[in-house]
Amino acid sequence: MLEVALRHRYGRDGFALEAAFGVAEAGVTALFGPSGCGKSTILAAVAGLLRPDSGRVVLDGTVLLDTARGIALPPERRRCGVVFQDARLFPHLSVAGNLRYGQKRAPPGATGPGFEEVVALLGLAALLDRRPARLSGGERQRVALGRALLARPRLLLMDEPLAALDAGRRAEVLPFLARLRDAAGLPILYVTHALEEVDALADRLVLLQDGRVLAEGGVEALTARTDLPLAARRDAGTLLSCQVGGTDPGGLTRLDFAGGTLLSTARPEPVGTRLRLRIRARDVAVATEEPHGLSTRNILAAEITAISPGSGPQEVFLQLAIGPSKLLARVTQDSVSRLGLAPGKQVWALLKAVTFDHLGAAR
Ligand SMILES: Nc1ncnc2c1ncn2[C@@H]1O[C@H](COP(=O)(O)OP(=O)(O)OP(=O)(O)O)[C@@H](O)[C@H]1O
Repeated sequence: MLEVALRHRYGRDGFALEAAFGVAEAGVTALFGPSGCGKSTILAAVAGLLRPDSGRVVLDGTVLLDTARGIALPPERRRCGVVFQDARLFPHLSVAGNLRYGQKRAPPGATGPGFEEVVALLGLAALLDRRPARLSGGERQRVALGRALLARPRLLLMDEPLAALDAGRRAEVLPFLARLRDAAGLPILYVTHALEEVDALADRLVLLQDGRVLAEGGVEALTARTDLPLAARRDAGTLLSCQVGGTDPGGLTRLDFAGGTLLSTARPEPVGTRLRLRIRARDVAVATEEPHGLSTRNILAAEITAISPGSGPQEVFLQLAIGPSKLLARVTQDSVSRLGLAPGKQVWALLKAVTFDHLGAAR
């Protein structure tokens, strides 16, 4: 359990932060928001690298910072493992040497995964003798993650750990981050402005804007809201947890979710694999009668639960319930009038099988 409440201003007229949020359990809490909204400032204050004007940070009952009581533990006593954009490895030490450095920083008696376990978790066995200069950017980040984990922290802080990597390397490191999240059993505060990282990793979101917390909560619930800046993005949509159910006779992958099944052209994964899909609102259409003779493979019975303004003057969001699952559909105001769409109305939600390209591993 992490509780954070911070106030800080850079200079007399500079950026002002006033943010409070809680991180209840193990798993990834993403601090998400546009550039300059205060994400890194928060992380630095939690790590002890920045002394805020006032605030309180409590981790599992240990007060790390309480300006009212004059408490500010130095970074090395906070038991926070920090991973930055650049790996910051020691260039003169091998991968094994860098990992051992982390291990030496673990306080006596602290529990956590051992050297071999971390090496296996992050796929570092073949790299142990190499110096950082001979590693790719993605490999360096994996070593940095390992070094942070071996210091047996109680909290992992990650400041855009994938931002310096190209798309290929990001895709290579993401699954390792997901494995670390599942294996470490630690709360992870993860700063990012990349939605694909939120989709793949985050359990909870703290949405920031101009130094304030706009909303916090479970990532699936927040992506279904239409009153947040998330809804204004072109890729706005809900996240849906699914499980691979097999392959249909036409060769499409069956993805079972609470409320139904979707067919997808996404590459087949073993049956039982848990995935998280981003169903973009602009990819969802609705029909008031069950359509026939359509190429669209996914035609799901749904109920309209809410209609709210969209990001453009002609657009609205329909919130759709398919069993216990929620989807958003972005449609025109004209369609709402023409089809008589209203909350409570039964409709058919239409999703093409080729639309699901954001497949993140779910828990
Ligand atoms: N040392 C500093 N002195 C003055 N202003 C600063 C300082 N550090 C950051 N700022 C300002 O504070 C604001 C928040 O910065 P911060 O780095 O926390 O944002 P961020 O959300 O992490 O941004 P990004 O996604 O671009 O990294 C920005 O407007 C930034 O210019």
